[in-house]
Amino acid sequence: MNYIQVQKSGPLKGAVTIQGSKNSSLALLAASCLADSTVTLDGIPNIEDLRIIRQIGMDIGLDIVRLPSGELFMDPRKLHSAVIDPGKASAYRASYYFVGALLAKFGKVTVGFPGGDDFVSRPIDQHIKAFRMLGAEVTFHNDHYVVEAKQLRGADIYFDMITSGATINTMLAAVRAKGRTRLTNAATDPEVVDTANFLNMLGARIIGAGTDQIRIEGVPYLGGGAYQVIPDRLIAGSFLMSAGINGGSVTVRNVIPEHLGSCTAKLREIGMEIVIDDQNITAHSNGKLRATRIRTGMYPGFATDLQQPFTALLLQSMGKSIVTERVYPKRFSHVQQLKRLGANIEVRKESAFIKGGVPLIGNWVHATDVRAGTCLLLAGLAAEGSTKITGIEHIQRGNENAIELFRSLGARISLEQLDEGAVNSEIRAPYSG
Ligand SMILES: CC(=O)N[C@H]1[C@@H](OP(=O)(O)OP(=O)(O)OC[C@H]2O[C@@H](n3ccc(=O)[nH]c3=O)[C@H](O)[C@@H]2O)O[C@H](CO)[C@@H](O)[C@@H]1O
Ligand SMILES: C=C(OP(=O)(O)O)C(=O)O
Repeated sequence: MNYIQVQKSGPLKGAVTIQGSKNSSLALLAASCLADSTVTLDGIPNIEDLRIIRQIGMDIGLDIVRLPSGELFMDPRKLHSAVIDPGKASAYRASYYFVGALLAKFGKVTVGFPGGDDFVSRPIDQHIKAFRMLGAEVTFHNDHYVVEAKQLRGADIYFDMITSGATINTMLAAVRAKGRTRLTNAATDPEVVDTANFLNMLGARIIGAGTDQIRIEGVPYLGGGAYQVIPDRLIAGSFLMSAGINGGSVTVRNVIPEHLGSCTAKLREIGMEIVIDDQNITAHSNGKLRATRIRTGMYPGFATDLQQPFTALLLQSMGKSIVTERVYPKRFSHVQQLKRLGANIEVRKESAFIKGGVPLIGNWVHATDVRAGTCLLLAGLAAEGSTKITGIEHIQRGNENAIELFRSLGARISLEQLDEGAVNSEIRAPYSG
């Protein structure tokens, strides 16, 4: 079994180039099925979720080839099936985008329920509501659901809450529907805008992405083309936070600073210096951080995905901090693991109460989801001795080369293997909470 070992490190210093956005890539890869010609995507990270999408691609006739240049070449002209294997669909979250992307071409899509990070409740009712309003019938079965529509028709759709996933999925379905679709209370996330820009590049007619009102005029045909995915704002944010852990200086390159507005604002609030220069952001820390409060929210609010790494930073910030999670109120499974390192942190309802400045001591911990993994990794940099993180498949689901990048900044971090014989006694505890 592999685990990541992190040892107490000095200040992180240096620069890292940020990978393409995981969440955008997952949407663009499925969206490529809508094209009637070949598509080349630049910047798609080599992550575990992509490996699963390639397997799905092989099943349904979507060729996906990594070119020597690093770009992904996709040929949707030989698509022959819209049946997505339930096991593969449930191995990651964004498999639901195959519904929106395949429905117009096939009239019927069969797909397993979405997997991905488990925050106790991640409903897809808004996706289903939107498909039904576009004229589809949806039926639920044991391990999959089926969405059918002979002809998708444009509709006025109001989302009951702001959801990036349902906004993107509905755009995908509406692009080739007959007539006009209007989305109200749409998500304004950069990943929504990126998907709309990509679809428009193929010939779609989407207006207003980035606002809460999106209009889509259905078109009968979409061409192909080349497109570059946006940088991963969530990974960029985590690296900026890493500069604060032991008082260092980290530059993230290839970012869109506007996408990180709420993150950089909070880093300044706790006492870090942030310098923005074109597509780069540098975070400096003198090691003295102040406590704060954060409340997550949909974009442009403080991203729920950055809440967990930020919590690691707040453990190093003097005073009492409060983290309130409004997007996924139960996204706190990292807290139990931080306590194993000695953190003074308690969850009550949808908030974590943190007393910063308490020394951390390395231990075995388990990453339950992708950002919990980043949180533990950051906490491990501050903890005395060594922190050993299991569940690294979650980290690999979203991060390309995390270990190498942290090491290039001076982190003492390595991938290790545990003999099967030693697995039992040493690491059982992190799982039992
Ligand atoms: C693959 C991907 O892009 N994942 C991201 C995406 O997840 P995902 O697309 O699943 O998240 P959404 O933006 O849809 O969810 C936002 C909120 O809406 C709720 N909701 C959503 C859909 C629905 O049908 N019903 C409903 O109630 C969710 O429970 C949550 O409270 O956005 C989240 C919120 O920014 C991020 O944490 C995830 O990293
Ligand atoms: C929640 C996340 O991923 P997913 O939606 O793919 O589970 C995440 O990226 O933090």
